[in-house]
Amino acid sequence: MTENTDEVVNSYEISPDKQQLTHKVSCSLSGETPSRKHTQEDLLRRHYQNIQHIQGCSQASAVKQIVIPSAYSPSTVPLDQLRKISLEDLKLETHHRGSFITATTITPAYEFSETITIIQEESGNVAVLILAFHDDYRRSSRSSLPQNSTVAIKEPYVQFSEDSGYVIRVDHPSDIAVLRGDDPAVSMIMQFVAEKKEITPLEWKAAGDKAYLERKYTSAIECYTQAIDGQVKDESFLKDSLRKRAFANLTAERFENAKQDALSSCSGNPTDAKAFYTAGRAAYELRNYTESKEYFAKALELSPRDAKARKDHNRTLARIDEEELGNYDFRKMVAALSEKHVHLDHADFSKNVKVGITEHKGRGLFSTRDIEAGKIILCEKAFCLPDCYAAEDEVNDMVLYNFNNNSRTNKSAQAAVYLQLVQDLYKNQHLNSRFYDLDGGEYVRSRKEGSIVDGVPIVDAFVPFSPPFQRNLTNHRFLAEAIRLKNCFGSPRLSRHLLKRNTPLPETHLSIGIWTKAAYLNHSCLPNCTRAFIGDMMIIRALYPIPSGTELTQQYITPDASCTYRRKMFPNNWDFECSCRLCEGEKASPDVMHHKRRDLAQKIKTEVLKVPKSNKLQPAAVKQIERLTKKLEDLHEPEVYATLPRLLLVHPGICLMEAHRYAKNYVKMLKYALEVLRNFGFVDLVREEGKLVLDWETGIVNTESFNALRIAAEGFEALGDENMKVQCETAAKRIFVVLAGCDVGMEEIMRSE
Ligand SMILES: C[S@@+](CC[C@H](N)C(=O)[O-])C[C@H]1O[C@@H](n2cnc3c(N)ncnc32)[C@H](O)[C@@H]1O
Repeated sequence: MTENTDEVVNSYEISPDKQQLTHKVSCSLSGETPSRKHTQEDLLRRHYQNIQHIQGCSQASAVKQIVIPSAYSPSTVPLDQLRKISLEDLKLETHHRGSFITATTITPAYEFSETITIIQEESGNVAVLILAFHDDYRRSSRSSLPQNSTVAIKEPYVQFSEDSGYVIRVDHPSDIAVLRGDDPAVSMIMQFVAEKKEITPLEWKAAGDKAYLERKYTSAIECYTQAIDGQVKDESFLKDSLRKRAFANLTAERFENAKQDALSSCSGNPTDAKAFYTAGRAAYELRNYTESKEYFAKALELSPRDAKARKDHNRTLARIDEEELGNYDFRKMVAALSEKHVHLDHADFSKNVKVGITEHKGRGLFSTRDIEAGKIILCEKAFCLPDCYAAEDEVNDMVLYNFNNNSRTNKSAQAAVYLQLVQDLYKNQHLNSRFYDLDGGEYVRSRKEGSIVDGVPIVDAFVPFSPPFQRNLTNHRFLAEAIRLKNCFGSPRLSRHLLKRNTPLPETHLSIGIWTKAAYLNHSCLPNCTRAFIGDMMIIRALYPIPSGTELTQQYITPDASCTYRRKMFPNNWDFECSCRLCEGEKASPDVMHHKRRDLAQKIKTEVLKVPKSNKLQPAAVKQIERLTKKLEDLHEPEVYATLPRLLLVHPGICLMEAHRYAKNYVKMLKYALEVLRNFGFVDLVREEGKLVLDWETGIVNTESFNALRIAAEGFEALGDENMKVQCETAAKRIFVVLAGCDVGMEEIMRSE
């Protein structure tokens, strides 16, 4: 926090540099008893001062600093197997394995970069507690840790703090159990415990109803559970409580439990319609559409006039159609997408792919049938995609620091996707295996990730490295982060927007997400399929005919990246060296030539950048760029590049194509449009008069090759060659569908300037 309100320093918003320094001090004091000279009054005064400070900060100046500290493993031991210890037993920089502490929160929580509160145990001792996992970064008004909550912290981790002597830090959501102080169930238990009274099942059920009305769904579930467990004889009471718990589970998004409860509440009479409806809704949310259809059908059998069940039944049939046949109503899908609504309600179509083992790239995705050019290979809903679209250079409200590899990212979307992942994995147990199966690089796993202890899934796990990896210890991140880094995709709201020649800036903004099926696709610089986005749906289509059993590949980075850049990026970001036809082919050119070309390309870029964006290139500048471009072309050895893309020539070509278009010099405009296509690898384009030959297996398909084809069509038209114009347009439309994901809006973009 940079802002200083009334000269008060917010001691909870420490800069990452200082945090790292404090961490060093903490490590040097490892195992020592912390200083306890800070009184309860001190801690409370500072806490309330910090709360006041953050409330006084303007939104615009507030930047959340999310820190991923040195990795450590979460507790995997059930609470009842841990020994209770006191705050007085805690030692610095120690993970108190085998133990737990319990205490009450005595202040409202400070909530910004981290959630911070003061806890007090029975003996009266107090301490600062930090929840660093961000209970719910999308949270609205509800505090994640209200005052008077009872907390149990498993195997607590203690760090040195200059401010308070020590702090207890919880990084894994599964390491803390919270009985919320604002919960009717908790208050009731506390009251009954105080009065030493027995709580009857009826009272539990009534408390459940109250909690439900107050939207305390977790609490309602707990109360109904107590009612159900305490009442075995009265069948109708039991069924009614189960039905209510089913609905509370559905509202709390615990879909598996909701389904089980709903089905268990059925008693074989017409009132079961509601239970089947709840089961249908839960199965729908779990994306088990065939099952969901059966439940809705049963609900309709019992209550044929139920309009809601009818509507949901029909909706489920549409999902089954998508899942089985890949039949998507893309027009509806695009229409449903608005600024605020990127999460669409659609099924995955994945029948054309399966995960298999490749020779050198670990696992990969393979086609299960012959796929025609342009057809859908995979259509997948995001596993996790924060609605957090921003420009590359936009000032963001979240910064993510990773102390394990000393990295820092200013992109809100990256921080948001990490935070959301941790939350989603915790809340949606049925999704865990899908995520944890993904490639996390060298991260050594405990194989306990996602398993359930104390009723909650263990999020993340970090195991000390075996000797061969020990030297790389500092290079490792928490598992969720390790998987995120290797498997995330940048995505626009709507890929079609990127195909406009002068796309308005907001439409180019990207968010970052995870698609767990597409994540098995390996990279090739000359891939056989490409992805597009409509909201959170990723649509992968074949670039050319793909026989059954073929490994499917896609581009990980921008398709026009130079050889020198690619050689750096792949090992750095994904730990591999690419061996595609282009990368292997370019090895035949010596490094010195690659560097010469790179430097000259940079020089051309500098020349281009000299001209302000709004101004057209003057003839002298065009001549100079043409001269340099020719020189760059000559630096490409024909024996190496005869059939390969020459990516460094692409951008000078685009620049010259645009300059001649502006000057209405159609001959030269066409020349450079065809050059752009050639340099993307579509070699030998016009082999015979009147015939455009595009070799889709050698050429790179992207927005620039799409635009080059459109401009080539324009050029042929201006020169009176209608036949070639039509062929270029047809090819551009073929590219449009794979790059936009569908043909919706194609004519408009084809006609646009
Ligand atoms: C998103 S994952 C792809 C699936 C992964 N192969 C797996 O087994 O789960 C990315 C990782 O796959 C491997 N990979 C992807 N493309 C590759 C390529 N062209 N050559 C070698 N390894 C590749 C790298 O290890 C990379 O970090």
